[in-house]
Amino acid sequence: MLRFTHLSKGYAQPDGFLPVLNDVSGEVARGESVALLGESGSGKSTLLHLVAGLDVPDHGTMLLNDISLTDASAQTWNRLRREHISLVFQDFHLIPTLNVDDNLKLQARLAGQLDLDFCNQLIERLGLTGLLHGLPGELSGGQQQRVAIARSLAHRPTLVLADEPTGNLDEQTAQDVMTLLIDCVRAANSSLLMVTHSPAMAAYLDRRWHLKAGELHED
Ligand SMILES: Nc1ncnc2c1ncn2[C@@H]1O[C@H](COP(=O)(O)OP(=O)(O)OP(=O)(O)O)[C@@H](O)[C@H]1O
Repeated sequence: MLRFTHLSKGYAQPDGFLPVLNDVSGEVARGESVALLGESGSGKSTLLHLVAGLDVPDHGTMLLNDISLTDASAQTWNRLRREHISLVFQDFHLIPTLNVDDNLKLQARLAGQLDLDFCNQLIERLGLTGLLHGLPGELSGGQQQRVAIARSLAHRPTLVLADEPTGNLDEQTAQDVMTLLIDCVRAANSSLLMVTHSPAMAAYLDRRWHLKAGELHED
């Protein structure tokens, strides 16, 4: 479970301080999926980065499974990112020199949580069986994102953070990938927080949050 309370974040810019998040609070239950919508510049990536530990809030608290993210040491963050938090990016971020099989097992191996039965289930669900021995560069965008989804879920993380995961895909492929992402997130019993510009993609998720003028509103 993820819970953040009274989070504020702003940036020093040449023309003064820019407040981006103003006292936002929210909660995502285990197994739940939440879309994060908002206009460009509204702070979607900022919020995702705070939860991923890529940036620090000015104020507020964040908890993941009762572990405080706000006071976490670098060592705790390393463990959280390896074992409990996965990231899925718009541009896949697969390792070009590793084959598909090694790419998709990488995070589970690093976490010491490789469950071959669950991996095989993901491979089948995501239609990757015939692709395991190829390199990422030989795959289409949709295929690469399916490998990235398998990699993010193979160790059943608590939380998957996705930043526009279908942003580089055509409309039909985006719909296919989104259906598979939701299906696999449910199979792993992970929670999903996904940034998107697309109301159509957000509709696949359980809940929708909107960021506007620094505030977070739910549909
Ligand atoms: N490191 C930074 N330093 C200064 N300003 C920043 C920094 N990161 C983000 N900002 C500013 O904070 C605001 C929110 O940015 P953010 O990337 O979170 O928005 P977003 O909703 O994800 O936008 P988009 O949909 O265009 O990706 C923007 O005005 C941006 O310029």
